[in-house]
Formats: sequence, C-alpha cells, structure tokens
Amino acid sequence: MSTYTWQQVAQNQKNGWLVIDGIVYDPTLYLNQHPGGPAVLQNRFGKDATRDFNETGHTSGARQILEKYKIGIVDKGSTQESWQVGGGTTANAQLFAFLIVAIVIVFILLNVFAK
Ligand code: HEM
Repeated sequence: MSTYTWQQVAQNQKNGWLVIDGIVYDPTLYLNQHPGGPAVLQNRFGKDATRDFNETGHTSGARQILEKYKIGIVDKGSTQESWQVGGGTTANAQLFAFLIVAIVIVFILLNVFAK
C-alpha cells in the first residue's frame, strides 16, 4: 500500500483522489453509481472527506464499497492545508477559545497578585 502526503492528495484532485479516515481513495469509477450523486464526491476531491462521509450516516455497506477504491494511506507526518480540512475544525475552534480564556485568566491573576 502506497503512502501519500496531503500535498500529493491535493495534486491529484483532478484524478479524483480523496481521503476518509487517513486512507486515500480514487472513487472515479464509482461517481455515477453513488446514491448521493457525483457532485458531493467531486466537491471533496483532493481533500479530506472524513467528516462529510461520517456525517451523512453511511452504512457498513458503503464502507465495503470504499475498500474497492483504496489506493494508499496518508503519510502521518504530512500536514493538511486549512482548505483541505474535512474534520476536526470544531475541535480546533474549541482549543482556540480555551487558550484565549486561559490567557485572560492568567492576566487577571497577575494583576491581582501584583497589587
Ligand atoms: C468514495 C466515497 C463514498 C462512497 C463509497 C459512498 C457510498 C455511498 C453509499 C453506498 C450510499 C447508500 C447508503 C449507504 O449504503 O450508506 C451513499 C449515500 C449517500 N452518500 Fe455517499 N459515499 C461516499 C462519499 C460521500 C461523500 C464524501 C458525501 C458527501 C456529503 C456523500 C454523501 C452521501 C449522501 C447525501 C447519501 C444519501 C443519498 C440518499 O439517500 O439520497 N457520500 N453513499
């Protein structure tokens, strides 16, 4: 099984590559059979489709179909550009909000103890 970086996935947007749960797929030949239509797949070409795939409640049957179109795995060391992200964005927003709150609390405490 080949290993690809996110950059390579993006470069193969026109070849129909997409990623679900860290696995690279080329579902080009499946496009016209997809019950959800070809457009939703095409929209995620070159990107991470994990969140879309999971949120649309696909069955285990859909996961079996995926197996046929597997072409590789994503290199764990490679990073995603923000525009490619299809999952985890909410978690990042929460982390950011938490950091802001933590910084404000530290400032308030520093002011209190400085007096
Ligand atoms: C190569 C990846 C994908 C495969 C193999 C696949 C396969 C399937 C299959 C087999 C179904 C029928 C229901 C089921 O058995 O779960 C389905 C339905 C659906 N898929 Fe996908 N899917 C893929 C990616 C996506 C993506 C990225 C989206 C984006 C939103 C999507 C949206 C939908 C929707 C909305 C339906 C419901 C269609 C309806 O019931 O009218 N699928 N898909």
